[in-house]
Amino acid sequence: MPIVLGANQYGKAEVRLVRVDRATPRHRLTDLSITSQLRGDFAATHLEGDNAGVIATDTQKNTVYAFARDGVGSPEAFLARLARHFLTFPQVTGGRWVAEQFAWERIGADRIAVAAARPDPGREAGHDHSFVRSGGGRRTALVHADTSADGSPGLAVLAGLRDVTLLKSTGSEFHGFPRDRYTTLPEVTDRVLATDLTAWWRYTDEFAASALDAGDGGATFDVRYDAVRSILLETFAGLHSLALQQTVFAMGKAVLESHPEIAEIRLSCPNNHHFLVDLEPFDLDNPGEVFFAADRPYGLIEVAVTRSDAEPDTRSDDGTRGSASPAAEHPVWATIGGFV
Ligand SMILES: O=c1[nH]c(=O)c2[nH]c(=O)[nH]c2[nH]1
Repeated sequence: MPIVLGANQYGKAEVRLVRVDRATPRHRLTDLSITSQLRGDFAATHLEGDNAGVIATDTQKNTVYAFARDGVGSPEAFLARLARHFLTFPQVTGGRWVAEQFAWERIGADRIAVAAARPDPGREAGHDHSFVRSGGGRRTALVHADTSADGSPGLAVLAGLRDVTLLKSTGSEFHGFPRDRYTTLPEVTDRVLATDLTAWWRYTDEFAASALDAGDGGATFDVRYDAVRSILLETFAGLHSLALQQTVFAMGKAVLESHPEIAEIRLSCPNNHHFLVDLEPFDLDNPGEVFFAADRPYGLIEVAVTRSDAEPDTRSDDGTRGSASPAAEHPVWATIGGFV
């Protein structure tokens, strides 16, 4: 049986780019980790070691730094610039460009008392050129291109966040699940609910195209990111949870309800179990105050939320996908690696 080359992509992973905007003495920092991967006519290098068409991964890395000289803008817009550039090579028919952004805060920005007493109250809080890296997870962006079918350079633009650690100390229950001989979990009407939220949402093609053409460095993506992050967190906080599944779906639904420019969203949430410690051996009660925070194993709840008027999913006919939604799976999801 002949052996053939299957799907392939290549590029430079996790290019660390820090850009300091020195336009004013109040510097601005952009800190990104960027991955560039190309797809296309690269059979010759895989089959024969003929590198005539190979855009070296080192060149891809250098392109990231060279483009950053003109400014970065939003991660979505920067990735789209890279995508459009690499798509001008005839051997490149598509690719995948991913960014993770590390957030930095100005040192002293949280000193409210000092800010109030400052002689110049119009001045923004925090140091002009000294920063502390923020916790609270990372912003992510992804641009996907595939021109192989029709030659069209349409870009799918996704945004997201990862590892945003959330916890609510009450307002969460879990009961009513079936019991069999292996079930030991007690039913609870008050528990700690904690997770590390990862989410990806895909903008509609129309919105992505107009936002990328706006000429503002993709500022509208920044506005959307802040709004979606707030909605996700506020829904987690506000919903009295009967299951993490319910919470995760509600978070995605709230985003789609308030953002028509978002076509779909996927969320992945570990259930970071907090077990009540039995203090009875020490003659102590424990009314929901002392917990053991386990790191593994953890529940893992993953949900795609789509609009019911989306295209029908031809691949769900065999009934194997277990999905309640008839929505089509956009090809970009296959490139994400994992559920999100
Ligand atoms: O919110 C939850 N969903 C589950 O499916 C589950 N299973 C479990 O053991 N604990 C929980 N919690």
